[in-house]
Amino acid sequence: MQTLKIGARGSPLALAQAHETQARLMAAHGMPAEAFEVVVISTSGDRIQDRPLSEAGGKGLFTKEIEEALLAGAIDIAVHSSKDMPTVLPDGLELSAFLPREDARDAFIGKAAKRIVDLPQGSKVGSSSLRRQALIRRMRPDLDVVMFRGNVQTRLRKLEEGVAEGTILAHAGLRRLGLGHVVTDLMPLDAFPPAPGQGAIGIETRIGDSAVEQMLTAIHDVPTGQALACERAFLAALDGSCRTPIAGYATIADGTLTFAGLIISPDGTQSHEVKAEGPAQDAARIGMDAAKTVRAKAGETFFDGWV
Ligand SMILES: NCc1[nH]cc(CCC(=O)O)c1CC(=O)O
Repeated sequence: MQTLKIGARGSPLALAQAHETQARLMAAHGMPAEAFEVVVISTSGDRIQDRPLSEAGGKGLFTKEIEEALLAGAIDIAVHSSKDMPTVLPDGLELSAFLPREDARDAFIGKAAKRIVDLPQGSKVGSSSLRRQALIRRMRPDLDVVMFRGNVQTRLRKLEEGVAEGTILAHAGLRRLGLGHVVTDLMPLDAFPPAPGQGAIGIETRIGDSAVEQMLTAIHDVPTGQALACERAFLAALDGSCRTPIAGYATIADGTLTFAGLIISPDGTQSHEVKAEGPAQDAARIGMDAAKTVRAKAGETFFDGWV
C-alpha cells in the first residue's frame, strides 16, 4: 500500500497537529504508523519574521505552499490550524474534516501578575494579533501593547527575556505543545472572544478525492465542523481581513448552535457584538445572518475607518 502523505508546516505546533491527525487515523482504521508520512513544507509565513503578517499579505501566507503541494499531488492531506485558513480556498481544494476542538479560549501568561487585570499600570503586553491587541486595549487602555512575533516558543522566550510583562496565546496551541503549565490565567469568552476557528485542526483535501475523504470521515468531529461552518461564514461575510479584528465562537449542545461574534476597532474603543442561536444544521446561515446583524449595528463607516 502507498503511504498517505500528511503535509504540514515545520513549526512545533504544526508538527504536533500533523501527528495528532496521524494518531487518530491509525486508531480509527487500525493502521500502522508506517502507513503515513509527515511531509514538512516551509511557507512564506514561517520565513517572514520582520513585520506584521497583516502587512506582509495576511492569512494565506501560512497555507499557499502547502496548498500548492496538495494540488500537485506531493501530499494527500494538509493539516492546518483552522484559524490561519483564508475563507476562500484555491479551486479544487476544500476543508473536508475537523478534529475535535481543543479549548478555544485565549490564555494569559503573566510575569508581573497572574491576571491581565492585575498588571501594574502601563505594563508591556506582547501580541501581534490585531484582535488580541484591540481586546487588550478595550480591557486595559493603559497597557503598552508591543509587537510579539514568531512561533509559540519564540514568544515565550521573549517573555522570559523581559521584553514584556505578559502575553496572550491560544490555550489550544499551548496544550498541544505540552505547555499548558505556563498559563497563568484563561481569558473569559465574553470579554476576550477567540478568533473564528481557534483551537480546531482543519484538514484540507482535493475535491473529489473520495478515497481520502472516506478515510477522514472516521476522524471528523461533526459538532466542531458545524461550529466552524458558522464561524467561517461569519468571517467570510465580514470580509475578515487581518486589518479588521473579528472574533467569533460557536458551540453546539443538543443539536442547537449558539454563536457570539464581535467586531472591534484596532484601538479597542469601539466594538459591536452579536449573539445568535439556531439548529446546528443551519450553521452557515446563522453565521452569515449574524454578520449582517453586526454590520448593520456598526454601520458601513466602521469598516471604512480602520483599513
Ligand atoms: N497564528 C498562529 C496560530 N495559529 C493557531 C494557533 C493556536 C492553535 C489554534 O488556534 O488552534 C496559533 C498560535 C496562537 O494564536 O497562540
